Amino acid sequence: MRFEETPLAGAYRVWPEPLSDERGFFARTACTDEFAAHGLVGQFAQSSVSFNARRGTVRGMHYSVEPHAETKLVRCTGGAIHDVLVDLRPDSPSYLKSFAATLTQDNRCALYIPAGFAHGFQALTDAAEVLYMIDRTYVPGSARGLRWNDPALDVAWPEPVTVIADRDLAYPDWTA
Ligand SMILES: Cc1cn([C@H]2C[C@H](O)[C@@H](COP(=O)(O)OP(=O)(O)O[C@H]3O[C@@H](C)C(=O)[C@@H](O)[C@H]3O)O2)c(=O)[nH]c1=O
Repeated sequence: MRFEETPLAGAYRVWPEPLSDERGFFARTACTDEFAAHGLVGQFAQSSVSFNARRGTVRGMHYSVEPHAETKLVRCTGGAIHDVLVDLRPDSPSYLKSFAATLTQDNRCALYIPAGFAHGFQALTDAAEVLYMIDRTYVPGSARGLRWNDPALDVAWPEPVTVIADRDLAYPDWTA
């Protein structure tokens, strides 16, 4: 795997390095040792899939608070998404900065999202499927959100929003 730094401290693009032969290829997508060698969490307690029927669907921005703050590895296994991170760690040099990447079934790029970041995405195709690996079990009471169009964020969404949960529309403006 190739770990590519993003402008947000501790967040990475993780690229598979395919080993090809006449059958196709084989590529590692997660590895405890390789992640540890980069100082990253590499053990995952849960894996979940998110299916998004309609292009333009937005989910997020979501985060979880301690002691249940999640580290996530996110990839797109069907179609394409615009994936967005926001650093919510007050002591971070990239506090409140955002980063976005296009993840597709073809580029197979993953985003490594440390605890303390908000995460969301917009489906760029119908039937966009997202695969999560998460380092700890889900605790609903620890889930929090940031509104997709919060004025405190410098997040630009590439397409009109077609579908979004009422809960995601209702988050109040971010206050530090
Ligand atoms: C996130 C999650 C949800 N659920 C349940 C709760 C609910 O009944 C149903 C749908 O949950 P949500 O509406 O929260 O799903 P969703 O809005 O897709 O939530 C996800 O959004 C993206 C942006 C993330 O980063 C994820 O970590 C997660 O927060 O699934 C679980 O059982 N386990 C989980 O880990």
